[in-house]
Amino acid sequence: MSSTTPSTHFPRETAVDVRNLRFRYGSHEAVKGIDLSIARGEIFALLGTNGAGKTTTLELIQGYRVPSEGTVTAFDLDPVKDGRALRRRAGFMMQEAGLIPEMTVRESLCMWRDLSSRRDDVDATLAKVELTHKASTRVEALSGGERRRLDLAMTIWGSPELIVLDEPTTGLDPDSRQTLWRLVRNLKEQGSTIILTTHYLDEAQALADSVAMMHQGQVAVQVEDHPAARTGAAHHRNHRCAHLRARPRPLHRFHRLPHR
Ligand SMILES: Nc1ncnc2c1ncn2[C@@H]1O[C@H](COP(=O)(O)OP(=O)(O)OP(=O)(O)O)[C@@H](O)[C@H]1O
Repeated sequence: MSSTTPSTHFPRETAVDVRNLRFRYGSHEAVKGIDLSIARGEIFALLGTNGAGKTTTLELIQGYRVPSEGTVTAFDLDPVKDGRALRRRAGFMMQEAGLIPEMTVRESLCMWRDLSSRRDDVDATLAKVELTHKASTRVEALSGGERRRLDLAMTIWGSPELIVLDEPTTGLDPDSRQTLWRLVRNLKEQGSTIILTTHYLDEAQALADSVAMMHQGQVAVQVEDHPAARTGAAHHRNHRCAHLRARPRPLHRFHRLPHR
């Protein structure tokens, strides 16, 4: 079942379009024919429990996996065939970042700069993720939240138009989550389109303009953009997910919805 609230007041420019997307790991179908439409400039949350298919969907959007069926386009590019062109415009933060424990924060970002085809400034990027004061600290001495912010620094290097974050706040304490949320909102204000996955309904409510809830490879519920979200006006921010807040439901309630 899919319940969609269509937008009628503003034109909706699509950044990422997913049609009848399916993916099988051998005989196990992890993504079972999903449709998603993600607007430019919005924060889109893909919500769901462990094993729902969120990471697989992100990997398909990034072109790391080839769909078994269906299509993905990002900025009208095919993520598999046009992977290089897409990577110039997109930053991806997966659950594990592969940072080198002995390197400092600055060294890590300098190494990233040398590997990246995108140009940016190390100090400015550290400032964006609020890690300037940790520039000389070794990665192994960072807190979980600080590590995640260093991951984010690499992801946003060169100000990509599309930012994909796989569970950016899982395992973080409330303060670290709030900091991450603030940074994600800043990235949206600067014009990026953001797709994130989360297990937390409160995170989707706090951050997202649009939400899709996945369960066992299907989209069980989808709530599209509140029209006010696209104006960029600060005074509208609290109303973005008004339709979600009006009927707050714990995550487990959604799991009882029938599948398509
Ligand atoms: N490499 C793989 N080989 C086989 N099955 C896999 C593989 N990766 C994921 N799966 C399976 O596919 C399904 C979807 O996994 P996926 O990681 O996409 O879910 P998820 O919603 O991201 O979960 P989590 O919240 O735990 O990260 C799960 O049943 C998982 O066991």
